[in-house]
Amino acid sequence: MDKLIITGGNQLNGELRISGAKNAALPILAATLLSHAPVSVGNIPHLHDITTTMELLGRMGVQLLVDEKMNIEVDSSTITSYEAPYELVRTMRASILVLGPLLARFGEAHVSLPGGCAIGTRPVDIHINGLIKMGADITVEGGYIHAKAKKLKGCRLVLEQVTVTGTENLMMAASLAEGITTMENAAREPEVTDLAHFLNKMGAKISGIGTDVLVIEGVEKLGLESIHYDILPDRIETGTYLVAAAITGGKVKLKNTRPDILDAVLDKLTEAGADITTGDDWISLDMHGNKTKAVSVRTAPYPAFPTDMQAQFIAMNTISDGVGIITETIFENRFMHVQELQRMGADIKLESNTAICKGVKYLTAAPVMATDLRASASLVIAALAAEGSTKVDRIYHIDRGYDHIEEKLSQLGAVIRRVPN
Ligand SMILES: CC(=O)N[C@H]1[C@@H](OP(=O)(O)OP(=O)(O)OC[C@H]2O[C@@H](n3ccc(=O)[nH]c3=O)[C@H](O)[C@@H]2O)O[C@H](CO)[C@@H](O)[C@@H]1O
Ligand SMILES: C=C(OP(=O)(O)O)C(=O)O
Repeated sequence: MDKLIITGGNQLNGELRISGAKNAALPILAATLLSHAPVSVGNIPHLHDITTTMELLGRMGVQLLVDEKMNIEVDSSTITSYEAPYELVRTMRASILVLGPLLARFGEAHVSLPGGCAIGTRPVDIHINGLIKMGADITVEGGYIHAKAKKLKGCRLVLEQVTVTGTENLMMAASLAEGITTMENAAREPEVTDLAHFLNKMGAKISGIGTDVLVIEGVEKLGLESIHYDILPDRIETGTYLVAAAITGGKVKLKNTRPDILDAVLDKLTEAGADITTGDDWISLDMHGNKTKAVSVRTAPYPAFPTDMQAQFIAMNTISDGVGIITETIFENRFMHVQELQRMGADIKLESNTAICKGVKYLTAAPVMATDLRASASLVIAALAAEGSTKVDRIYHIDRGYDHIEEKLSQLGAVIRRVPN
């Protein structure tokens, strides 16, 4: 298992290009299953989750062609299997995203239940109940969801809870259903919006995009002509590098990103003392060498503060001036980074879904263990500001969601290297 060794103390300065969004690329690659003609997808990030998705589609018999710029051409006309096996689903929950497209286009899907994982139980009942309401016949047996439907039927869906992949699965299924589906309490995350634009480009009829009421008029077929679609930039990768620069008192310019989908994060960084300027596709942050001020945040569905940035802000608060209170409202077990940060000298008290972080003067290096994707990012951020060399173990989590992290951080002046085993 690879490890990262990070020697803290260097200010991060310079420019960086942000990659395509993992959480948009995964549903869009799943949605290519709906297309009759081959589809080309660009701005795909180099991530382990992308490799897993390609393996998943490949095992179904789908043909994939990747060029040197990471454009992926997907041809689903050669499909031979409608199964997402356990050994792939267990490494990437987003595999559940093939359920809606397989069922809607081929009338059949066998998808392993993702099961509980590090950050919470993460059930998929809303996905299943929505498909049942659209007429699917679903049984859960032997750890698999077995779904069948001759033709899904449009209906009114009121989602019990805001769910990102749930909205995406049901939106993909409804695109090929007979009649109109109205989805209320839908997720409004920019990645959901990106998927909706992609589906419409393939011929779907989705309106209400970007709101919490989606109206989807089912069509007979999707993707009768080949299209190309570029994935939107990764707002969480963007936010992570901004926090990394802020904790070191540095100055960075992030290019190929989207400030308009990062309002909640940019507001909190400004409150922390960062000088933020933006253009259409860039964001710059300048701390003028100053220490950050602790900030309080409460995670909630978009457009509020994202749960996927919670761990990074806790890391920043550990050596900020003052006390920051972080409340996690989406996942019940997303504070596992706290214990590791405490090993580096952080003063954090956990009270149910709240972390009270009191800034300390300095953090000290320690061997730490990554427990999930964003927890890993928070340990890297803390290590950049800590005294000494921190060893971050189990970084396969980070490789799921951060494109060339050590190269990108090195480019900004960080002292970081990957060591095998
Ligand atoms: C691949 C992807 O896009 N992952 C993102 C997606 O995950 P994901 O789509 O899995 O997260 P959800 O939005 O579904 O989860 C939100 C909440 O709803 C609950 N829930 C969800 C579905 C369901 O059927 N029943 C149920 O109870 C979950 O347990 C959780 O408490 O959104 C999360 C919340 O923004 C992000 O942290 C993840 O990075
Ligand atoms: C939790 C995340 O991803 P996933 O839903 O793929 O586990 C994340 O991106 O922070």
